[in-house]
Amino acid sequence: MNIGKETILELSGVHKTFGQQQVLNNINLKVNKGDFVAIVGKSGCGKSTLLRLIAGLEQPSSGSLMQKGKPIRDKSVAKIMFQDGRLLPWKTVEQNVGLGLKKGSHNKIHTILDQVGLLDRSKDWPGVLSGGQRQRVALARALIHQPELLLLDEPLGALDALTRIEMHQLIEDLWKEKKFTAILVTHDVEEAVALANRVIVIQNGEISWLQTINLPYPRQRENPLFMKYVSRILNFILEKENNDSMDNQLYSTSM
Ligand SMILES: Nc1ncnc2c1ncn2[C@@H]1O[C@H](COP(=O)(O)OP(=O)(O)OP(=O)(O)O)[C@@H](O)[C@H]1O
Repeated sequence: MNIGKETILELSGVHKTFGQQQVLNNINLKVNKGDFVAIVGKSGCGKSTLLRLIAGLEQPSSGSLMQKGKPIRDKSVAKIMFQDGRLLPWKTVEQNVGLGLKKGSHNKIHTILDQVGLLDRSKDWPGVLSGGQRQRVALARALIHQPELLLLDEPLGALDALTRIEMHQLIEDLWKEKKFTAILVTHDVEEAVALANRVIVIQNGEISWLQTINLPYPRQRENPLFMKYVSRILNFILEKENNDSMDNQLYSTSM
């Protein structure tokens, strides 16, 4: 898989401990340019810690994390988006999106707001927006910097099911158009299968399963193969079956 593609992220032998607690154990992972990787696993298994390490917000206890061949701590090419969006309530939508940009970036701000469907809300305060609209603003704020790597930490976790599906389509469209690499942490296996070309399962701080999703975009939830991927990954997380029983033709694990 992905032979000849540029590696944008490489983790080798990464461990992370907090005090006495070992949270991540020997994580080895290569992500290629343009990949959409989803990280799933039970609550507390270490998903967000892994994403925070990739963002450079935490340092590993040991092991190496490289982005485009350079240590992440030197300069991260990633932008991260969180579940709560983290908008500043005293700034308008366009001011939030333009944070950190130089004056005169209006066109850029309005272009990205248009792309997320919120151009007409640019003068509004975050407090008057719905949860889904706030996450669209957060997405615009991350993407305006044209990150090569977009890190999504449960960005849709607080949204209702219909809004989530709309957001999946938006994220997919922007991923195709802007060609960034994405890493998504989610509790929702269906969301992972809807968006990712590779799904990583973490159990007890280790990568226990890697699933390539061989389905074309946009993914059709009613496709029996889609549901098969979802139930196999769920069963694996819930430890109902081990990876020896996986059908490797359908569920290839190539990295
Ligand atoms: N800064 C920290 N200090 C101490 N312990 C931490 C810290 N950050 C995370 N942990 C611990 O690391 C473990 C993994 O946390 P993490 O947030 O990575 O899990 P998660 O898989 O993202 O969980 P969830 O799905 O519930 O968000 C937890 O036991 C948590 O308490």
